[in-house]
Amino acid sequence: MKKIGVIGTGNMGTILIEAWLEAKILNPADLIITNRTLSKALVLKEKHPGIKVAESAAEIVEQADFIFLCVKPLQINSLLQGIKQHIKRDQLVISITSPVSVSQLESAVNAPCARFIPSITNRVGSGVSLLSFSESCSKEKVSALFDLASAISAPVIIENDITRVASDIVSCGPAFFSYLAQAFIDAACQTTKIDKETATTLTENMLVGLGELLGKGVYTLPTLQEKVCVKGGITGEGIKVLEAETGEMFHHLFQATHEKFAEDLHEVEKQFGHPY
Ligand SMILES: NC(=O)C1=CN([C@@H]2O[C@H](COP(=O)(O)OP(=O)(O)OC[C@H]3O[C@@H](n4cnc5c(N)ncnc54)[C@H](OP(=O)(O)O)[C@@H]3O)[C@@H](O)[C@H]2O)C=CC1
Ligand SMILES: O=C(O)[C@@H]1CCC=N1
Repeated sequence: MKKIGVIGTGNMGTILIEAWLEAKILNPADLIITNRTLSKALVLKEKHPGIKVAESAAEIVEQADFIFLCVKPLQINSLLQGIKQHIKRDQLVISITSPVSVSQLESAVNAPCARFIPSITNRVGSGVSLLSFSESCSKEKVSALFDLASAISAPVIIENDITRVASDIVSCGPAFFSYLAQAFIDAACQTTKIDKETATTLTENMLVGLGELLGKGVYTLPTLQEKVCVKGGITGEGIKVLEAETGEMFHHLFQATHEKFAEDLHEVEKQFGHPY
């Protein structure tokens, strides 16, 4: 197995590491990790003693075949400036964040680059990951990264121009739909006699069941709706309310994420001096 380096063991770096270990695609000894606040990386080593903790990002670059940059968009350029002179062409640099493109990464380092946008759902080996590769990635590197992604997700290769909407669906989606589920629970408690704990248990289990029906391909979203909406029944009355009241809510959501993305792209482009 290739040596996998992870720089940044915050939220997402930790999720990826633990998902790969649980999927058994990696052993702890395959991993070398670091974090600006080193204690966060040491917590992972305590749980998985075989993991090697490096004291610096440069040490990761010395020892890893794949270098995952699991930091925020505006932290990537300064991180790369500190390590780029040590990166060799036989390594692969992978960023996990949407506002930095593979071509921007490649403009900063003299090595093949890829992007692997994960989703919190990958923590349980589920959901999608969004992959992009620079042209200089060999077939062997593409296939090795694909294997890592497949072990914890259903990988999909995307073109740069749909990055935002694809990440909105795959990576932000779990937060959006959790928000809606919470609003559903709160309204149930405010308008009926159900208590919060019961409403939460019922809703969470309903969502797990819904996911399994879709996951097993028993129904599609439209066939599922059709099966539940008995003609002249109660669900149809609820759907009418949704039709009347969701309106352009999701249009506005996608507009808002794309506006924020444009701001991030502007800042990232200033740092890299290279277009997205
Ligand atoms: N959350 C999600 O569901 C998803 C997130 N992403 C992307 O993942 C990226 C990371 O997000 P997230 O994990 O939530 O963020 P976090 O802030 O939790 O993690 C970033 C980590 O990087 C560390 N770090 C920053 N700079 C350096 C450096 N120079 N050297 C070493 N470590 C460094 C930080 O250390 P310190 O502890 O010192 O702050 C921190 O632990 C974001 O760009 C996000 O867009 C992508 C898909 C989904
Ligand atoms: O880089 C991104 O777009 C992801 C989606 C969720 C958080 N960050």
